[in-house]
Parts: sequence; structure tokens; C-alpha cells
Amino acid sequence: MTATIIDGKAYAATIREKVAAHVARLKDEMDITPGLAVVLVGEDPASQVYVRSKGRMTVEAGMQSFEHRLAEDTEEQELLGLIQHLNADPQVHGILVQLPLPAHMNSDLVINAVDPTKDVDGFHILNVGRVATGQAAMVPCTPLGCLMLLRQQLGSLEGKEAVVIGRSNIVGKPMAQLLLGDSATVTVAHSRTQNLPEVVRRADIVVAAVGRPGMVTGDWIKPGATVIDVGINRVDAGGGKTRLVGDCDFDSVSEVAGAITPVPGGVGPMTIACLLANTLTAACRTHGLPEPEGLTA
Ligand SMILES: Nc1nc(=O)c2c([nH]1)NC[C@@H]1CN(c3ccc(C(=O)N[C@@H](CCC(=O)O)C(=O)O)cc3)C=[N+]21
Repeated sequence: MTATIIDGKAYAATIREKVAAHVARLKDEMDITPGLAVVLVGEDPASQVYVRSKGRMTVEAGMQSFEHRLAEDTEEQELLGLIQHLNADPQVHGILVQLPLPAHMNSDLVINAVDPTKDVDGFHILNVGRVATGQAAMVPCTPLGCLMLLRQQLGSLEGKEAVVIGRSNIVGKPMAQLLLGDSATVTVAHSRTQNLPEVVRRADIVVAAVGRPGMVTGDWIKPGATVIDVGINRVDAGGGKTRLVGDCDFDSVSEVAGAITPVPGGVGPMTIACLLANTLTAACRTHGLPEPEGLTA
């Protein structure tokens, strides 16, 4: 069997179009332009690329983009001051502080300093609790994007066996909560899980979010399963070049799976589309306006 390739890039483009159409109406009818502030501390080249493409897509969706670049050695207090300023700025509806932060900063403290209504990453502890209890939240972008792809591919997730590989606060844990919210039966596996391949072989839905290139191979996969590959790993491609690969060994997994997301072109573009969707949702909530449909969990 050869798996269907789930075209995250194309689906993300449709999400961004929906966002743009709603933003255009907000501007016309309400004179409101949603705004997203992205804060980057340090000079990590990969992070700079993401920040640039986020900024470009924000503007393409008709929203305002504010970028703040701080030096690697910025004091935590200065970053907290900037966050207070953005919290108070009515033009800013969403705030994203790019992670990871430099080692001298307390990430939990910084994340929890963001106004939860502007926390478009969904990392504030209040939003974590709201997602866990099924209340209206800001939902983390990558898991939200994965959920959208799964719903699109499978329709209902009810009663399906889902195995999430990875237990991070930014992907694995919130992904598990969202799958539960859609009535899947959820296992969260990780690096210490015993008989990991055997556990994964039970799954109708596999979400791989471990950050290890090619770790999940075809023999781990139940025939026909839907596989969402969250990994974005840059590996040596020889000749001084690099390429992006996922956490799944694409060639062998796609021989067994029913459907699989590619890397690049799968989850990554959905993450950015969901960031724009969350910014729009935040703007609507702030102004007491109806939320866009199909863009939240
Ligand atoms: N607070 C915070 N929120 C984030 O959401 C966040 C972050 N920090 N830190 C860094 C990671 C990384 N990240 C990506 C998003 C999209 C692509 C993406 O669209 N990738 C393309 C490929 C891009 C390329 O070719 O380099 C793809 O997968 O097709 C990648 C990576 C969001 N992050």
C-alpha cells in the first residue's frame, strides 16, 4: 500500500484565505485590524527565517505585523517590560515570544507574563488549563494544525486509537488533550516508553513529535493508519547542503500508512496558518465579536 500524502501546505493556504476574508470584513465593517507582535531574542538563524515568514504571511492576511528583536544578552526584566507594553497596546491582539529563549531567562515566567487573551501560542498556564478542561482557549498552533489535518482526513476521530509520541508542553501534551476532546482513545508515549514500536502499532492515528530524524519506521505502523509527522529536523544532505526531514522515515512509513504528512509541506505550514487564525480569534474575542467558524478547536 502507498499512503495518501496529506498536503498541509495546500490546506494551510485555504485556512489563510479564510482568515484573510474574515479580516477584510473586520476592517470594512468594524474598522478593526488584527495585529500580531512577534518577539525574537537572540540571533538563531533558523528562528529568524520563521519570524520572517510569519511576518510576511501576517501582512498577506491583511493583519498588522510588529517585530521586536532583542539581543541575546538582553536582561529578563527588559523582555518583561516589552511584554507589559504589548499587553497594554490596543493595536496588538496576539503576542508570540519565539522559543527557545536564551538560557539565562525563565521561560515559564516570560510565557505567563503574556496577557492570556493575547497568548496566540496557547502556552500561558491559563490557556493550558482551559484546553485541558474543554473551555474556550487559545489553542497551541502546532497541535491545532494537526487536529485540523486529522479532522479533514478522517472526519470523526471518535473512538480511534491515537498514539502521540512525545510529551512536550508545546506539542505532545496539548495534542493529547485535543485528541481526547474529539473522543479519541489517547496514549502519550515518549523516550522511556517500553516496547515503543509495539505501542505505536496499535494506533489508528500516530502523531510523531520527538525531534529525532527518521525514528518512526514502517514496521511500527498499523496498515492504513494516519500518520502526522511534526518533526522538522535539519540534516546533512552531503556536499555542504542540508535538508529537512521529519521524525518518520517517510519512505518506509508511506509503504504501510493510509495517509501521511510530508516534511516539509505538512504540519509546518499549518502551524503558521493557525497562528494567524488565533490572532484573528483573539481580536474577535477582545472586541466581543463573533468568532470565525472552523478556525478554533
Ligand atoms: N513561541 C514559539 N511558537 C512557535 O510556533 C515556534 C517557536 N516559538 N519557535 C520555533 C518553532 C518552529 N516553528 C515552525 C513553524 C513553521 C515551520 C514551517 O512552516 N516549515 C516549513 C519549511 C520551512 C523551511 O523550508 O525551512 C515546512 O515544514 O514545510 C517551521 C517551524 C514554530 N515555532
